[in-house]
Amino acid sequence: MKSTHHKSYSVGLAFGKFYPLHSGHIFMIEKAASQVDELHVILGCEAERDLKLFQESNLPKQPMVKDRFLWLQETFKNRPNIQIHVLDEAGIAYYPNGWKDWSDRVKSILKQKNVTPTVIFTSEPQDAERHALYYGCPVKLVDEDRSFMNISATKIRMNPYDNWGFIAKAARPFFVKRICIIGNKESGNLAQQFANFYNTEYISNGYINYIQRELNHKEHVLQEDDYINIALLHAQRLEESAYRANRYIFTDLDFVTLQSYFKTVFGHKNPLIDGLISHLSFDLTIDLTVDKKMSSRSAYFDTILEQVKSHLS
Ligand SMILES: NC(=O)c1ccc[n+]([C@@H]2O[C@H](COP(=O)([O-])OP(=O)(O)OC[C@H]3O[C@@H](n4cnc5c(N)ncnc54)[C@H](O)[C@@H]3O)[C@@H](O)[C@H]2O)c1
Repeated sequence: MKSTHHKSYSVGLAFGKFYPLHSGHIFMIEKAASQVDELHVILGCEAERDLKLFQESNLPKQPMVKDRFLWLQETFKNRPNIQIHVLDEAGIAYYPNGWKDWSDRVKSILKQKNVTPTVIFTSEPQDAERHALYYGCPVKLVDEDRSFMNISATKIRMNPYDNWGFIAKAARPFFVKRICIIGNKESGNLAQQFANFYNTEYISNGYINYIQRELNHKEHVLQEDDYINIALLHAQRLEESAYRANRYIFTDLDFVTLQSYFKTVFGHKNPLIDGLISHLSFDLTIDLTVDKKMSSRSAYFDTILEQVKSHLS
């Protein structure tokens, strides 16, 4: 039977700092999106408050507005009824003291985009009344006791690596630690071993092996272009693996080492490799060729394990 009921077009609003974006936020947004024709997600930012959140956290570096925006964009890139907007909250009294000014500012950016909300989503029951008052539309609560995704951004900021599974996939590369263990012939392939038991990604040094093999047999057979290709390929592998990694990525080639090979062969530095040194910096590089020779393979293993462990706290 054909329905005669006409359903009006619904426009939802959801808010957050997403500092950082986690699966509880994503659930809230997806659950909201499933109930409306279009959902607008407002990313609230305020420079001083955001810096303070970072200073009081155990995050390894500060997520900037652009990072938080890109995490949302990437997560919802194939969700056409979800749109992300950035709201600068500068000059407005902090939550919950500036509610009217804050909602006026939200409404003014929505007006510029011709968006009129018909329903507000939040998981904060204490906010429902004021949202309803200032936006003049109903408020729907999503998983207010957080029983489905028992996580908060505060918990992640305090303990990002113990809460890794909740961090949005799109945000993980920001937090991944890159660890390079160089020159471990006598000690086994430690980078591979560590990747194994940390249940994470190992990026092999196949290209640096190639360089060494070629240079040992036929000196200077590789051209500058070959090094650039090696560097770019290694960078690409590191970047791709960051989405799959479980907290760490292990490898046995970093760009400082590649640059030093380059300099030995060509007598000058390569600017592209310099760019990669700063763009893909390493959290820990252990060079066993310069470290004092240890007595046994197990001594290498134990010493390096201590260093790696200290990098997740
Ligand atoms: N100045 C003011 O008076 C005022 C008033 C209201 C709101 N605001 C602004 O609005 C924004 C509100 O952000 P927030 O602090 O709520 O952001 P948040 O990033 O902590 O959370 C975003 C949303 O996700 C929900 N959520 C979090 N964890 C969840 C989980 N595990 N399961 C389901 N849902 C979950 C939250 O309840 C919230 O609705 C801030 O920018 C704030 O400044 C300001």
